[in-house]
Amino acid sequence: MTTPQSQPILPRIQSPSDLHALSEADLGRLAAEMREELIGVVGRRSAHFASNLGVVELCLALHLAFDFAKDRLIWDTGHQIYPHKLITGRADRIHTIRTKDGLMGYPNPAESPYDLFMTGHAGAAPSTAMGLHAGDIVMGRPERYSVAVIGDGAFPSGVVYEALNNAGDQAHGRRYIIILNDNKMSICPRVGGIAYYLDKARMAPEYKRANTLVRKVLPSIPLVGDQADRLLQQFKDAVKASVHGGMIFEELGFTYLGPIDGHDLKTLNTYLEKVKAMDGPILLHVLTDKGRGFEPAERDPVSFHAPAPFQRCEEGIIPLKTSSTRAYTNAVSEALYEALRRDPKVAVLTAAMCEGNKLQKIRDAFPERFFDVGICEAHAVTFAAGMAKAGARPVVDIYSTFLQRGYDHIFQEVALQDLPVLFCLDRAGLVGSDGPTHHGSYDLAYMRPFPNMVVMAPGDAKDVAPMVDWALQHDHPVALRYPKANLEEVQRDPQPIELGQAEVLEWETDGMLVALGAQVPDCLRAAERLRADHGLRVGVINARFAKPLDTATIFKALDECGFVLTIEEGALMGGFGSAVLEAANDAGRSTSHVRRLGLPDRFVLHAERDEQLAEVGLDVDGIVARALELAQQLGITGELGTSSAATRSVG
Ligand SMILES: Cc1ncc(C[n+]2csc(CCOP(=O)(O)OP(=O)(O)O)c2C)c(N)n1
Ligand SMILES: CC(=O)[C@@H](O)[C@H](O)COP(=O)(O)O
Ligand SMILES: [Mg+2]
Repeated sequence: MTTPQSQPILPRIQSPSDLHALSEADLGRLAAEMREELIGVVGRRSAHFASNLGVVELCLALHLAFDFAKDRLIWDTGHQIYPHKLITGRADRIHTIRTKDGLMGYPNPAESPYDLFMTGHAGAAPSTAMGLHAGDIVMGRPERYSVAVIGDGAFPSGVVYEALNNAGDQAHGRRYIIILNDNKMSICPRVGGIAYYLDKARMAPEYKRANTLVRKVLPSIPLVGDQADRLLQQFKDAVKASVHGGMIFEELGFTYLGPIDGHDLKTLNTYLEKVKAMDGPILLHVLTDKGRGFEPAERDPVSFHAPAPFQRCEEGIIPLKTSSTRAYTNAVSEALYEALRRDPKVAVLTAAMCEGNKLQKIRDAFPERFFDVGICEAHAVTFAAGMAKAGARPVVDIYSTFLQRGYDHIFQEVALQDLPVLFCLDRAGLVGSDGPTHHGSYDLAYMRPFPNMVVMAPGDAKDVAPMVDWALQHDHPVALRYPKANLEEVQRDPQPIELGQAEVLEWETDGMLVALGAQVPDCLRAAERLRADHGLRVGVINARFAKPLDTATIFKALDECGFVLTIEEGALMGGFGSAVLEAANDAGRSTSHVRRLGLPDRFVLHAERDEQLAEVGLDVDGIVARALELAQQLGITGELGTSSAATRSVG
């Protein structure tokens, strides 16, 4: 029975089991209503969009074919989770997605039993789904299906091939299913050999049609004996060898099905029922359109991957918020552009984040020295090591959190070999609405211990280009970290960048704020507040280097100042403050008046970046409060203060 047009369907879907009561026409209408909801989300805030539009039918078909109240479903990367959230009882809260205390923009087990992992990093789903199936078998539940949905952009990730390899010879593949969601896009158009292979696989339907045509035409050709059969077989072998999409997967022990239309519910249901009846491991190749159902996003899925908020209008869309501010990412990209122009040895690598790293201009101007390796961070690091060994100056421009994928290669192929690779760790620190899967929390802790590695961070806009230039002439590995933050500028004639040298902005002796990275301007504001409102004379040091540490300057502060507060937008464990405590302790200096401000040992959930900074006390109010608390604990009331250079203004 079909629902009257006047009655919306989506509000009736409180769980996937409600889908079974819908007619075919209702399901079509439900898909349209879900797309309307997705458009409503991006009418309010920046959110993932085109990817979600592309999986509406696939999501419905999966929940119709399987019972994920017991079967297992993992959405790789997880940015395309919104349709799944809409039909698993969260439609009424979808408007809160990516906001403080709202739904997360990725799967979140705390929200629903239908979300099994808080995913966010591409490529892991085939492994986690396989582990779930193996675990279910161990736990006596072999009948449960385990389904991983992975995009064609994520598919080249190395960990995927570890899973494919394992599936090929393990008994736990019987109900293990990979759905390859092929929309020809990563964030940019997908790259690499797998992309070409999948393109050929797309031709498989053409192959079938050609095959049918040849069979029709052959009888009319005067052939004798078995010439017709031999000719047909030769045709099939020739064409199959070039277009058969699933060969690679079949060779690895999978049953390959597809490619099929990922927007046709009937076809999806037919194939999913077929898949359920077969023994796995199975790979179902599904063709979808990124941005499906919203013409501007279909036309430009790159811009609509995670667009700024917009409203629809007759002509198309009206952007609601055009930010003209420049971010650290802009400044780094501009500095790299100049370095590429100046030095033919410089090359820039990205792992499928050309847009996020704002490298489009570099890509277009220096195509022979720009390398997008796809979502293959470990490869990017090792590839860069090879380039450095050959005498080039490679720059690995990868978000702090994604670079964690290359951890061992940073040690093994770069640091241990002492090769001059510059790591630009973008999004180092709190990233705002992407939340804990994307915060760049750990790079100070994971880079500092590596031999030969220099670890540095610009304190403001004036530091960025000089640091990039300095790093590119330093013949050893360098990690340059910077946040997803707008640039600020401290009005001064900045000290030149010198290895292991901090920059003293103000010297005072009631206390000292020693900041590594983008909190420097807020430290100046806090010092001003402490002086004006509390009579405390507190100085500010722009640390610039976490390794090597400027022990001379920092020990002077330890010796002369009532308290020392280190500030960093990174995990406290193993971070910059730890480096100060370690160095002071090793030098036999007292650290009873030293405290650290940074990211706590818990997850900072999704919210706006400003809200996150306030939550962890890394905004001006937080720095002031911590300094006052410290002064009070140590009985520092302001008499210690001596005059010093005038306060610097922050532009
Ligand atoms: C390890 C890792 N590197 C990079 C990213 C950034 N990223 C998020 S989605 C995406 C593209 C994913 O493409 P695909 O898997 O095809 O999904 P689609 O958006 O096309 O549905 C990238 C590069 C990530 N999430 N994880
Ligand atoms: C899903 C994913 O990982 C990317 O789309 C990420 O959300 C991009 O982050 P930025 O928006 O900070 O570039
Ligand atoms: Mg894709």
